[in-house]
Amino acid sequence: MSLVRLYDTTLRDGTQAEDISFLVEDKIRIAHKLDECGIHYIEGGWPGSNPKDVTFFKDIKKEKLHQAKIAAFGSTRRAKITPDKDQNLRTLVASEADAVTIFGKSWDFQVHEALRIPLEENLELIFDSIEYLKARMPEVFYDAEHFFDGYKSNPEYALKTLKAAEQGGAACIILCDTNGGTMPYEIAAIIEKVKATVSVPLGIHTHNDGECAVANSIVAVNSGIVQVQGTINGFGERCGNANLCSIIPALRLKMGAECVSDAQMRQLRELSRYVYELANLAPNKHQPYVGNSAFAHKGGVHVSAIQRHPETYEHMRPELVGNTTRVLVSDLSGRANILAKATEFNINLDSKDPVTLEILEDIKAMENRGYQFEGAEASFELLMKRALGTHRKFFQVVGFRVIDEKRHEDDQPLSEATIMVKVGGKVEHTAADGTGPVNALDNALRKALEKFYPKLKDVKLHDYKVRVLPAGQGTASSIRVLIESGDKESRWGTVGVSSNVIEASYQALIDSIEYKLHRDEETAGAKK
Ligand SMILES: CC(=O)SCCNC(=O)CCNC(=O)[C@H](O)C(C)(C)COP(=O)(O)OP(=O)(O)OC[C@H]1O[C@@H](n2cnc3c(N)ncnc32)[C@H](O)[C@@H]1OP(=O)(O)O
Ligand SMILES: CC(=O)C(=O)O
Repeated sequence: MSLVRLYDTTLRDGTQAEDISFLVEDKIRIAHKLDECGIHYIEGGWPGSNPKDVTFFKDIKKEKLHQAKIAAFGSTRRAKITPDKDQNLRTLVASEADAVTIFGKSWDFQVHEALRIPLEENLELIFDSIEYLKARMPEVFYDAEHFFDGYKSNPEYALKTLKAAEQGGAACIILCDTNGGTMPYEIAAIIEKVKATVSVPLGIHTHNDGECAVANSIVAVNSGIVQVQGTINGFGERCGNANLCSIIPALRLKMGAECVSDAQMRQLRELSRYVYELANLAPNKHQPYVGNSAFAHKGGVHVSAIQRHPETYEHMRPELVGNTTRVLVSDLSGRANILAKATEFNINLDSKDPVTLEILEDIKAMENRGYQFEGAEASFELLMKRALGTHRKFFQVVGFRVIDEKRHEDDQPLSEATIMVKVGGKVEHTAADGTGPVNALDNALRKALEKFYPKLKDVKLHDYKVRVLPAGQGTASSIRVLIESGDKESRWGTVGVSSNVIEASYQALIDSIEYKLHRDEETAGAKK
């Protein structure tokens, strides 16, 4: 299969998604990343829409990109004026972008309802807007908005709009599933009709309202389309656009199409996370190909099989997109999960060792009481060490007290914790306050221990999650606390469960500190 051009619209259609907005500086950074990853066209925005997008096109000219071309987006001219009087078209030319993409109406219903002009007049404005831009810009693309719906409503008219774009001089006509409701089985048949009418290269732009955006893009490529438009992580208006993080590996690995290099494809996961970060959104862990869970195996049967051969439960090698295989531990685990984790933690364990079964039974019993080890691998590693007798007790908590006090109706409550710890033969008694009782306890615990273990100063609490678990028959409900901690090197998760939120938090905090002390000791030992 020949070269498929990738056209990214994260910076334009991606920002039409609820909750997504990028500063000009963010757009420039993302453009560089897209360029490094081999994207051929980067649609930077609609300069006729707002000053920020005008600035983007001005600023990006000063940047050095390796290969990507920058495209500016806009609409066909307004009715009743000539192209040279149309402010939107003039702004597109002024953007001095490498390419320009304008959208126009393909659907008779849209011409009647949205533009409220005669059908013939719409054909004229498609034709002369493209003709005007073609004389002034290096490359002009035409987005045939609502093309598939338009074709289903009035095929003759929809095809006439494409003819007008071809006659105007469009370098590529992009068939858009603007409302995202077209089904994959409709795409191929309609593209065949289009190919019989126009000879301009074709592209595809799909939305995900029917959850078919990626599938529709793939079918379109299979039908001979040469440009695929989409966004990183599928960001976009309503339910989003076609997700390039899924389309790129599908093109390369499943369809044998040329688009980005192997090295560029290995950066895909990083690109996905970079864009989430700048959008200030948490990555979708279940995202195909690039998500944390995309190659995470939980069921014991799966884990046992992938260790014998990864292809038993993986459709491709995760490294090809910069991802990795992960093994999760839960009450759905078998011995294979425990052995895989032991290898990951550099712990020697044999499948026939009775401790393996003991650990497995412990996990199942603990998960039944509300523990969850998927987000708390550090607690699981400590559990393994305890079972194997390699766990070292760095300190002993003699006792603690937490007080929450509200001195006046209008005052914020005050939290204070006192704690007594024993390290070796020495006893340390400390107090600390905090923004809440758990924060006060964390502060007091670390204050007491930092004297003996100064590296605990580097530990930060990154996330704290509390979940009330439903009560079982005749039992009170329990509370599960999951904590994410980190230092300069890494992050780790720990868990605690109790009917008392402070006790559950305490367990997770103790595991977090013990994990850090164990890890530092092992690292120091390895360096000797
Ligand atoms: C399918 C897509 O995603 S298309 C991209 C959609 N993205 C955006 O709309 C984001 C950027 N948009 C904007 O900043 C503003 O909408 C602007 C600046 C473009 C226009 O703002 P306004 O002039 O206030 O118009 P408004 O937003 O109400 O849009 C309706 C106008 O667009 C016109 N219009 C819509 N589609 C087209 C088209 N393909 N060609 C020409 N004009 C069009 C309508 O006829 C209407 O004009 P009228 O009010 O003169 O009848
Ligand atoms: C052009 C475009 O964004 C669409 O039709 O969805």
